[in-house]
Amino acid sequence: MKAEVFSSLDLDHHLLVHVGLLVITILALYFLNITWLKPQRVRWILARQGIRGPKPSFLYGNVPEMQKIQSAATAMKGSSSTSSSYGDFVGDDYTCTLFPYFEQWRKQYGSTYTYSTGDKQHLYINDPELVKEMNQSITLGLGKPSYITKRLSPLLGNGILRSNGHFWVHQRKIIAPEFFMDKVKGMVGLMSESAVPLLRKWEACIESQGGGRVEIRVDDDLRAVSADVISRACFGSSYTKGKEIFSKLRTLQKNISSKGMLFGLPAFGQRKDVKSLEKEIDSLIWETVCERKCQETPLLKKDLLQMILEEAMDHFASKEASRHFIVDNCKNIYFAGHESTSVAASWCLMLLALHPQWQTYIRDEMSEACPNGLLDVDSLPKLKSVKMVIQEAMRLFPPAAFVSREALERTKIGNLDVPKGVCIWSLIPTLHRDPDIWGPDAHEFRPERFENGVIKACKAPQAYVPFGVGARSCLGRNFAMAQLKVVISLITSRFSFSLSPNYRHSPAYRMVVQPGHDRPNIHPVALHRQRKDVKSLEKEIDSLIWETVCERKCQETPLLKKDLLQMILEEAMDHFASKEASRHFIVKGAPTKEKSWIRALIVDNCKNIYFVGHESTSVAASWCLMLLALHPQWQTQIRDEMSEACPNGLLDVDSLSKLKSVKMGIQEAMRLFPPAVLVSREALERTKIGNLDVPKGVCIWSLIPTLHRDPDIWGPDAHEFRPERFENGVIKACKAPQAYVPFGVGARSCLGRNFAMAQLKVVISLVTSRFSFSLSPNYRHSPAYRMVVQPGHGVNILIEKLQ
Ligand code: HEM
Repeated sequence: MKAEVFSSLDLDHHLLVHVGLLVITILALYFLNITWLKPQRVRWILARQGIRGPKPSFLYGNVPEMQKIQSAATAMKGSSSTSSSYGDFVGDDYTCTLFPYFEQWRKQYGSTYTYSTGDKQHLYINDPELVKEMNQSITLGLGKPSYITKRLSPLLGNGILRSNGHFWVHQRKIIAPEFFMDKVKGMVGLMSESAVPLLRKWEACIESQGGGRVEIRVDDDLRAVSADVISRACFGSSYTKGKEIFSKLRTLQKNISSKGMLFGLPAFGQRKDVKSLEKEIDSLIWETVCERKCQETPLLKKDLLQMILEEAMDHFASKEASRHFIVDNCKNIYFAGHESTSVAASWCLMLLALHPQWQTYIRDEMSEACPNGLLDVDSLPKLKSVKMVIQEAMRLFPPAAFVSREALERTKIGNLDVPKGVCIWSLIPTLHRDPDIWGPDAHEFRPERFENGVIKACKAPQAYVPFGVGARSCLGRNFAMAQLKVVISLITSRFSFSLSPNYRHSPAYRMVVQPGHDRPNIHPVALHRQRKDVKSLEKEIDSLIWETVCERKCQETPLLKKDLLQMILEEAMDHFASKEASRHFIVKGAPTKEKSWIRALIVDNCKNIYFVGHESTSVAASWCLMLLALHPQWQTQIRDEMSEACPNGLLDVDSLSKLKSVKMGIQEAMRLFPPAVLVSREALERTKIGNLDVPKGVCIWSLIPTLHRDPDIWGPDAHEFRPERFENGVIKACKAPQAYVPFGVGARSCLGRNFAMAQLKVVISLVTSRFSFSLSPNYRHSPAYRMVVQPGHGVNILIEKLQ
């Protein structure tokens, strides 16, 4: 019995040893196969076709050599970094520092060669014909390299940019129509609008420093414009909402885009924060999507998000799959849509800063194509110089560095037989700077080469691929070109600029090739504003208003509600001498001499209303917020009142009258800082004012702030913010209510008083009920007189969202 037990244990033991050995052998063979035999077989197939390359080492292929070449190139760059004189760096072939191994091997083995990164075999191609064949291939057997897709998965998931096969076809079908030219044309206005904050910011920056030359770092501002355009055009949300998503995507992009990614090396470290960032971004996007889904009113215009949502609902049974589809594609468009375009815009400005004559060409063309300074869809095609500049900037500094594919099955590219699993790389900057294709000036900035299109610009137009070509070419090409034209021409027509001496040229690869060195002041462009003279500005404003009026007159359907412009128009028409002239006016605009005064009547009144309507009210709101920031107890009071008067947080006409504290706050702010500071009259004839006999021609001035802060009228606390003084109206607030004149009094008093008060109540109470705020230490108190008295350096507050 004992012997039997022993022998059965022995048997088990032997069996285990054998199975173990077998498993180890199979694993070893498998490992040998994937790390050595398979790449060896692939290399052999390529070698048979005359394709050579550096000899790989066991396990890591050519990675150690790549790292060695890279370190040598970095060290060399370090030792020669100061030698470039002004602008010479444009000619430097930065691929030699960014991807020196590719350059070295290209020189050694020709334009097509193979190399290995361990278990991955790669094919580098830079022959324009072969690149064309690859780009134009329509087989699903060529896709995006899957090992890179895996590395980028936290950033891009399985969205359109990285997916392959039928899933990619499906996504392209949904997304492509959103970027067709007719859709893009409809977005030009929005693109201009998104550029306005940047123009204003730079103008304010120049003004605050005395109007001269200032240094500006352009990258972040350009990125904000791109982000705003993409948010509004594709997702119907504002940049403010997407801001967090963009900044997190950018951090994520920085964390995962390393050179190791190209080598196919596993990523060590970082994973934890990458994972948590990915989660944060996904939930942020999902929140935005859910908010959108909850909107009760259907959207008038379907945007990209709407299409993605509908598709997800139709095609995915499980909620999880549908969520992935939505979130991944949003991430893809957020990323593709803002990063490359803003980087391209930065390079354009850098090159224009070095070439002021091209700024002048763009400016001249702008003033011809859009005399009123406003871009529209019709003027865009007329802007030839800006298009040529963008094309040339994207030739010298293409944001996307590579076109890459993986042979998902054995595939033919031209005559080349590519084994399954091979990754194919083509370096765009090398194609774009090849003197054999572009001539001896290939490294120079010469936009004129594009005067007659890409075909005439070089010997092999298929080598110009800033947006790729063929089935997987950039979907956003028209969108990006339109946006770049809008942004670059608006900036160039308003500013002249040169490169700051602080600029350090160091293109960096972070999935796109961008100006390197994030901080400080590495890619600034010093700008000084071209001051437009008052006359030409006046002309521009007048024609803008007139255009708006004419557009309105051309609307065929009558307006449902009469607004102010309608009243002014009708009044103008009543004053025509003949009915015929009036009819003519309605249909075509008045052709007679009456036209000039009718036009003046309309334009001048529109200007008046535009001016008084927005300037004084917004300045009053700024002062209110500044004072409330200093007096949090009044914020609390307003908040309490709001939650009582409008428990659902929405204001209507009935609740407005219940908001006593906000009214008192506004009244007190307008006492201490009345936007209008002067009441002025001229005696157009000899006039009596009280007992005073005022001769004709005398101008009379009364300084409102002096009246408003007189201790004899307001008491010893006249200079303090004490809204409670208005608790029982103006009459009880002071000894001489006639001295409280923020809106003037009498026949010429402010017509918009009720309008302004209602607007102020709405704005201040909505802001205060949603945020708590205090004054930033950066606030500089300096009331400035610019027809209204406003905070000279703006109002900076520190703001916090309330739960
Ligand atoms: C200057 C700006 C831009 C540049 C230089 C650029 C460049 C590129 C390049 C080189 C590709 C890959 C082509 C290939 O692999 O063959 C690509 C793909 C793509 N781009 Fe752009 N792009 C820009 C702007 C945009 C914008 C604004 C959007 C959308 C809003 C966008 C959406 C896409 C999409 C969805 C793809 C993937 C297409 C596919 O795989 O089917 N891009 N882009």
